[in-house]
Amino acid sequence: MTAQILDGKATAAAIKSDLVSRVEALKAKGIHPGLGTVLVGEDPGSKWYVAGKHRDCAEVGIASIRRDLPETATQEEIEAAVRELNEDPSCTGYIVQLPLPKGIDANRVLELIDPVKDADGLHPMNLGRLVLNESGPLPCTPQGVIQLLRHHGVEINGAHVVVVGRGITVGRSIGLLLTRRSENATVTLCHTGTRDLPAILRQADIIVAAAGVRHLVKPEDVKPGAAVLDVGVSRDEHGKIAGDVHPGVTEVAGWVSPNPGGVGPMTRAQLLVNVVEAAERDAKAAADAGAGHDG
Ligand SMILES: Nc1nc2c(c(=O)[nH]1)N[C@@H](CN(C=O)c1ccc(C(=O)N[C@@H](CCC(=O)O)C(=O)O)cc1)CN2
Repeated sequence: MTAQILDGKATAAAIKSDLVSRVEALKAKGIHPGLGTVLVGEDPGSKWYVAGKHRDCAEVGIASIRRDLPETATQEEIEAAVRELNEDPSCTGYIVQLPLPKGIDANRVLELIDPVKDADGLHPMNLGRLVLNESGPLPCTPQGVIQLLRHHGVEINGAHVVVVGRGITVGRSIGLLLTRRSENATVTLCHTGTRDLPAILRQADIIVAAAGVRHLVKPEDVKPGAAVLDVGVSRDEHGKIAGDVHPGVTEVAGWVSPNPGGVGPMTRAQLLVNVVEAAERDAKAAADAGAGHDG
């Protein structure tokens, strides 16, 4: 068997194309969405991802605002950049690129983001909304994974999804999304402390590998026909990138997301969706308030 490809590039392009007209409609109502980014330091991966986010904004007509700080930035300087974006009316949503340099308290920074402008869905209030199943911005990579599966017609309803990795951007929240009634999956969250990971992986209908460990998921760990999503990225000592999924998995799985070209572009597309949806919520609130005055 050779797996079918979960094409994140093409799916993200379709999402972005839909957003162009929604952004135009917002602008016609006088609402101009603007995405801000806070990037601290010189990590080549983070710089690349942030540059990609600004390219995406240009593609769909969203304004973009950058706050780039040096590796030596202090907690106070990073928090000041966050406060500035909270106050900036041209910035309707923003993200703080993770990870932050060692010694910086990332949770304190995330907690300072105005929850209304939280384009990543990582503010504790928005994570709480997710727990309560209330509407709000959704964490970009988890929602990107779901959209990628849906777009390709992979059955999530009733599926056993095994997630590997417990990081804040993927592992911690993806189970909350996948176990909503609308998705109806059963989720097992594995991590470095999990005993006999291969035995658990072999039970999965869908694997989400987000551990950042090169080729962690091997062909013999995959049930024939399963869908395997490669989220993790690691670099060797020469800077060469590898995913969490061994290339041989394509011979066993039913579906595989390439890396690059799979979940990464979907993460970026979902960020734009969050910015546009927040602006649409604003537009609706303004319209409702106007109707209230008239009546
Ligand atoms: N504040 C956040 N920080 C981080 C997040 C996040 O969702 N919010 N996720 C990751 C990084 N990330 C987004 O920021 C991200 C990762 C990968 C890609 C992407 O498009 N990758 C390309 C390959 C690019 C390359 O060659 O390196 C692909 O997969 O095709 C976009 C965004 C951690 N930080």
